[in-house]
Amino acid sequence: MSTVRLILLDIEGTTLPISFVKDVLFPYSDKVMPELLLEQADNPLVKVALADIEAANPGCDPLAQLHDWTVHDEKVAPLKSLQGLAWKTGFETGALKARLYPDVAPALEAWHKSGLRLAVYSSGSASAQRLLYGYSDAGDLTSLFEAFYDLDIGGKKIAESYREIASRAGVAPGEILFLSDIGAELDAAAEAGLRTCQLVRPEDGTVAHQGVRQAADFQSVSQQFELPVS
Ligand SMILES: CSCCC(=O)C(=O)COP(=O)(O)O
Ligand SMILES: [Mg+2]
Repeated sequence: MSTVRLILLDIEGTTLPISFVKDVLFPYSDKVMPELLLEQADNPLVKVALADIEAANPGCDPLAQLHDWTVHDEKVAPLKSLQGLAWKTGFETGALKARLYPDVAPALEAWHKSGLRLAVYSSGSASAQRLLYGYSDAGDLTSLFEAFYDLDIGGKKIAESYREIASRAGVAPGEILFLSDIGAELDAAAEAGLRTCQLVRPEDGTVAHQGVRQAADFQSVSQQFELPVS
């Protein structure tokens, strides 16, 4: 079996609890969204997102559409882009701080120190990913990661997205270990030739997916894949 050279990490349900996203991040962005759309109407990111919302649902009320997508946790680019903008002020002012699972930062530091390459692949926008790891309860961890991939690369349940990440990283798919809580994402990554492990976090009540390795935390990931431990 090939050596793992790069570890690709999902966020929600993998490095931080789903409850932090649902109970802290989503209510925060929902609350500040009306003001954001007014104050940043000239921001090109806002203009593109509003055009995408109109294209997805012509004639809709953008705020109502964004709220509906949030309630249903839809992983759609205009919502993810605007949420990233909304959370920026929250993280920068200290109103928000990412609550990582306690096993995450020690493992990331040990893996990075040993020369393993680390990258993020999340539905959250790349700028939101940087905020989250920049303002975490374990400090600023952004320098541990070489890349932050989001939905711009393609959907997380599509094998081609993982082929593209492998190609951009210049690593053979079989040398990448993808960690996620979602079975369909792990299946797509495996189809592209990546090695995979499902994080089955008790706090998140993750349902174990058939035919894939499972770990309750990053220490277990290290043991199963013979990676350095913290
Ligand atoms: C910076 S990610 C914040 C959480 C989020 O919005 C999200 O959609 C997470 O999705 P993931 O692909 O990491 O499960
Ligand atoms: Mg996830």
